[in-house]
Amino acid sequence: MTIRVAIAGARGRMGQEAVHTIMKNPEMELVAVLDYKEVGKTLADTKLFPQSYSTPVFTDMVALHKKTKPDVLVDLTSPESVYQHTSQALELGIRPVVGTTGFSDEELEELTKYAQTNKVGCIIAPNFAIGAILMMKFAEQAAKYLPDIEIIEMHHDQKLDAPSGTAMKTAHMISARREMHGQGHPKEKETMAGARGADYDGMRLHSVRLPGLVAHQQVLMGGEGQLLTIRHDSFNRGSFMTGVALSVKKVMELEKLVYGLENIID
Ligand SMILES: NC(=O)C1=CN([C@@H]2O[C@H](COP(=O)(O)OP(=O)(O)OC[C@H]3O[C@@H](n4cnc5c(N)ncnc54)[C@H](O)[C@@H]3O)[C@@H](O)[C@H]2O)C=CC1
Ligand SMILES: O=C(O)C1=N[C@H](C(=O)O)C[C@H](O)C1
Repeated sequence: MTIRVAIAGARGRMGQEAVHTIMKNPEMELVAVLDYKEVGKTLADTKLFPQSYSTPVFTDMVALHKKTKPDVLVDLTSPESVYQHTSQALELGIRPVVGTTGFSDEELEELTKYAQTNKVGCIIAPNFAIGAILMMKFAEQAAKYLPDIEIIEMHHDQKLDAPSGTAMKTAHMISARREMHGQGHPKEKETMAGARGADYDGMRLHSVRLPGLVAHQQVLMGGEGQLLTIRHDSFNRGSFMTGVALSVKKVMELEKLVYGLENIID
């Protein structure tokens, strides 16, 4: 069976890569894209894609659903729109595969309950790159032995959210494994606000934004006389595409929400 896929955010950095990925996949068909403004009737009209890309563009998910009946919605938009897109897709019975970051813990909880109650598959993947998933898993394992941890994430300067979804997910995974743990000197004091970064259960998260970067993260784990650095670099957005295609296939087998690709890879 061919999987009918819709993409929200198709004109973006990730969205454009995802369009080509789905177009090239013989098991999938790109049946629609969702935009928030009129950009033409088809993908080709946006001038970002070849003339042969005749996929229709919609600005309303209900109309998109009615006309094209997608199985899956891949969301690569922005932190402001992702919650609304995901909940609307779930209500319509379209399985969301979400790469967009910026969910609050409460939103994740609500979507998890909704997907479970209504038995609709959903994948929320803060990072689709296999190397990044391994970085998170290795850091989670190492935290048992080296619980003093600081995370430094580094991204291009057009990124809207900080800390990154990957840094949040890494902290979340580590936190579930280690005891509540104070770090640094108990009397330490910031003489400039933000100098010690964000605090996630005692772990410090630092966000770097610079032109030239794509997506990079280091997990620093310190112990007596030693430092373990676990680092991952995405040098281009092709690094995320195997994970996008895998998620589109896997979500078809799910009847609940899965948060993080570490839960679906063997
Ligand atoms: N999970 C992962 O592996 C990755 C996730 N991301 C995340 O994906 C998201 C998109 O990243 P980029 O492609 O770099 O951003 P971008 O800004 O290049 O693209 C976002 C696109 O979404 C469109 N958009 C915004 N609001 C919309 C709405 N309401 N409806 C439809 N389209 C809308 C914009 O017009 C734009 O074309 C970000 O949240 C980013 O953090 C980025 C890279 C990898
Ligand atoms: O905005 C990005 O570019 C990325 N966003 C995701 C995140 O917030 O972790 C994934 C990757 O780091 C690229």
